[in-house]
Amino acid sequence: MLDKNVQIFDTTLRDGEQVPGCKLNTDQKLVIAEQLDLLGVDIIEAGFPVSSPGDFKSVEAISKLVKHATVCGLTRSVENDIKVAAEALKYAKKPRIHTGIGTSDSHIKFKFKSNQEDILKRAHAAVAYAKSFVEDVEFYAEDAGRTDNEFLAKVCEAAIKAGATVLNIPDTTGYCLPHEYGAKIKYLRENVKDIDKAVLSCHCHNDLGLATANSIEGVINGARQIECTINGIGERAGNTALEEVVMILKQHPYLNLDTNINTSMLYGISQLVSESMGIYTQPNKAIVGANAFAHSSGIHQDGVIKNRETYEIIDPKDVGVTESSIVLTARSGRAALAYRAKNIGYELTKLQLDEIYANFLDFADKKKEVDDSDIHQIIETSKVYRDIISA
Ligand SMILES: CC(=O)SCCNC(=O)CCNC(=O)[C@H](O)C(C)(C)COP(=O)(O)OP(=O)(O)OC[C@H]1O[C@@H](n2cnc3c(N)ncnc32)[C@H](O)[C@@H]1OP(=O)(O)O
Ligand SMILES: CC(C)C(=O)C(=O)O
Repeated sequence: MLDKNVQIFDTTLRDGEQVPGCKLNTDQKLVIAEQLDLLGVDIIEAGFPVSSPGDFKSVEAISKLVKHATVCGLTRSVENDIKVAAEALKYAKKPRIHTGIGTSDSHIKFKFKSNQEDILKRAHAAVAYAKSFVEDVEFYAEDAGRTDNEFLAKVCEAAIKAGATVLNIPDTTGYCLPHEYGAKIKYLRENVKDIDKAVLSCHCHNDLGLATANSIEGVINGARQIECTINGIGERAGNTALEEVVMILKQHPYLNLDTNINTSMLYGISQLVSESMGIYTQPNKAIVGANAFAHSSGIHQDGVIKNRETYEIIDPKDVGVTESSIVLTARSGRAALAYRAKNIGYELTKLQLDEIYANFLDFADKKKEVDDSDIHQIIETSKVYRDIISA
């Protein structure tokens, strides 16, 4: 029987930091790692220790700092990578080495100029070697999304035999459709010997905009770890967004899956990552974008003012956003104008509102967004202003 808890493996500091322009120094990484630990992520992938002296130092410093989460370092199936990762992780309370190799025909043929037999041997050897340093070893089958399921099952069996505790099934190129990715996880659960000895993990990329959908299909079909990043940053089009998968599981309790994430920290940590990396978050980004809880068209605004749930499936406070916003534009109606006017001290009668609304529309047709000072000006220059202030 599978547990209902889905482990959240955050790779903002590894896959996220690989992105052009996102490089962080050790101090910046420490600030983010501390917040991720408070957020409640189960695993922090802190870096790729062999890749540079700076990354080694960061992984080592994060290992010393983190109180609750497992700290993980990435390696290739190369002995020196694994030895260096073990060294960088030696101060971690809960260290994990994440090792693996490409398993698709394309990776085997073009990257490794090798064959399936050799890849099986290298996968087994890498896990066994990592196991000589730490108990917790995660194995990734890179490009599993495009790997034939029968061969993938053999690789997973070899990794389990060598002692892998987690099997990562990455859709490295973001190619899979959700039903295909879900079927892949189901196939592995049904066909890999001793599969209960390891946790299956989803690591989905967003090249076709399907990373979140694929990760959710993965856990519905038996995976119990999702690898993700804050704001969905990561190679090319990015990774699965942490805030999206966490909120999907929270908003759909009938799935009977949950996480340990303190969701009220999501907005703050999104801002922190965006500012530290200098990567702007698109305004329409789910959960954490500037417009995720902003309403600017009259029909929606009227509904939200009457009851927030008419147009919001998430209470903004649940993700750390103080409140929804009613943005005044030429598409707004009287309800929104009356609401915003009331917020700055004007109680308008129906007749007053009608006149001010006509002036407002003239104004709003010329300006994209009408702010509080504009409302003051519109009201103060209206014919009914005297009536409003004497009321
Ligand atoms: C899908 C992912 O996100 S994987 C992680 C990607 N992240 C990174 O690559 C960042 C860190 N990488 C690095 O710092 C460097 O690439 C290093 C240190 C790992 C290697 O640097 P170099 O030795 O100069 O090799 P280079 O990067 O040019 O090429 C990669 C080599 O690793 C091999 N390789 C790639 N993946 C693996 C693997 N999982 N296991 C074993 N070997 C691998 C390639 O075949 C290639 O070997 P070759 O030179 O014999 O053909
Ligand atoms: C190294 C692995 C986990 C990866 O990042 C990928 O396959 O996308």
